[in-house]
Amino acid sequence: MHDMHPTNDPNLESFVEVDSDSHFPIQNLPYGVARSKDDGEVFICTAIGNYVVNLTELDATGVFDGPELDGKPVFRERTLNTFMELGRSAWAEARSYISTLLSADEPALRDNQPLRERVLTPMNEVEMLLPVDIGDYTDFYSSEQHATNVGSMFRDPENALKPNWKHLPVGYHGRASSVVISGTELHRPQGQILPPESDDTPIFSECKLCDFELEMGFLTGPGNELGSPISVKDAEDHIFGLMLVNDWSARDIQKWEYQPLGPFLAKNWATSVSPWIVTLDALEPFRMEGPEQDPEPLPYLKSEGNWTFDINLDVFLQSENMDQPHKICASNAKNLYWNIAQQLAHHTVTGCNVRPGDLYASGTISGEEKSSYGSMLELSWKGTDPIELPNGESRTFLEDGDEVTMTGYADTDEYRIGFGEVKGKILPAKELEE
Ligand SMILES: O=C(O)/C=C/C(=O)CC(=O)CC(=O)O
Ligand SMILES: [Ca+2]
Ligand SMILES: [Mg+2]
Repeated sequence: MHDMHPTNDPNLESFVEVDSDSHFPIQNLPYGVARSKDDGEVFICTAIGNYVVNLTELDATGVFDGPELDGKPVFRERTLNTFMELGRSAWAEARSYISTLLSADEPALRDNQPLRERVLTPMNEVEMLLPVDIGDYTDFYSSEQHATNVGSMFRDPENALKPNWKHLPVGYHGRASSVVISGTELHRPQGQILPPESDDTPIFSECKLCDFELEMGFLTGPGNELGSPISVKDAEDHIFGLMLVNDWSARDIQKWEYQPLGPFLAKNWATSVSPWIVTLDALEPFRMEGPEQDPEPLPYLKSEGNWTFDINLDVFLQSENMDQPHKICASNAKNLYWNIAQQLAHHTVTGCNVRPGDLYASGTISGEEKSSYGSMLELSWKGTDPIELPNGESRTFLEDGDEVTMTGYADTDEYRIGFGEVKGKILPAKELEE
């Protein structure tokens, strides 16, 4: 089903120098939106080595003149939504043009000094913005280890997974308005929590059990009409790419509010995403067979092809008293039971329509080892087993001033396809006005 495309050729090189551990070799070509720190210009871009490549500027020179993109100024916008709506053949055409333009043996950009200066900007001279106007955000719960851990802690260790869990990808509708770009600082949320001595009378308080969740998200392209489900088989045509997601969570607010309808305020205060969307095309070499699914899913959820991705995912924590981030979790996207094709098919099977730029997060991605648990809740086992930091501090949940950084990358012997990082810092709660 998936031929090796020349844009993934490990021997392909760019005229722009790329370090061997860079997340952005010519085989990646992720999409983002940047703002120049110099003149404030906002533009759609890709990344190569330590540079962003201004696609808005390139588009204006008329280089995107193939059958899918000609006459469609999709790169002259401030978000990627219109480009995402065009669909897979347009995405492939753009990737192939950009790959050629950046390759070492193509003179068009390489030898045009004035154009190169307009198009290539060092990453430290731009600020990355939210690349997509996200209309809807859904969060799944698709890691078996995570669901088992949380079910054991919050409910019953003997029946950690609810009876539905292996029959459908459980999820909830999240809050798109508070999806923020990496680097956004967040105030600790406040709300109703139960004091330790009470089972049924809440107090108003700042969140004391503030947490992150290590997740990957996918974004949809064209989308479907209301009433017309997207099948597992057609998912490929609708999934534009993946990004890193941190689904910040207030565990004490969650524990009191979530029954019977699921997370509400515990998770609506912020969800942070990485600036780069890595395309399915770039991830092609990292697709692998998924876990065996037993019981066998119903026919509409039966997966075809390889939809599991081998992507290393790391989480780092840095307190205000530390001078560098410390790794507290090493997981992998392959630790997901339900895959993104199944998630999309399930989401739309009722006829629910999805739109270009909608975001679907995987759910916390925990592996079997304790060191691969994707949240503080699990790493500190509900606060009973603190995480020791190298400067002598310890943590059960996040404290004010803590900064969480997640990174993700897939490796071959020849190159690395990375997502960059998603970072966020917890600031003290805001005082409520009387
Ligand atoms: O099982 C629960 O009660 C709660 C689970 C979560 O908080 C996880 C959630 O948001 C979905 C996920 O990230 O896997
Ligand atoms: Ca989550
Ligand atoms: Mg959230």
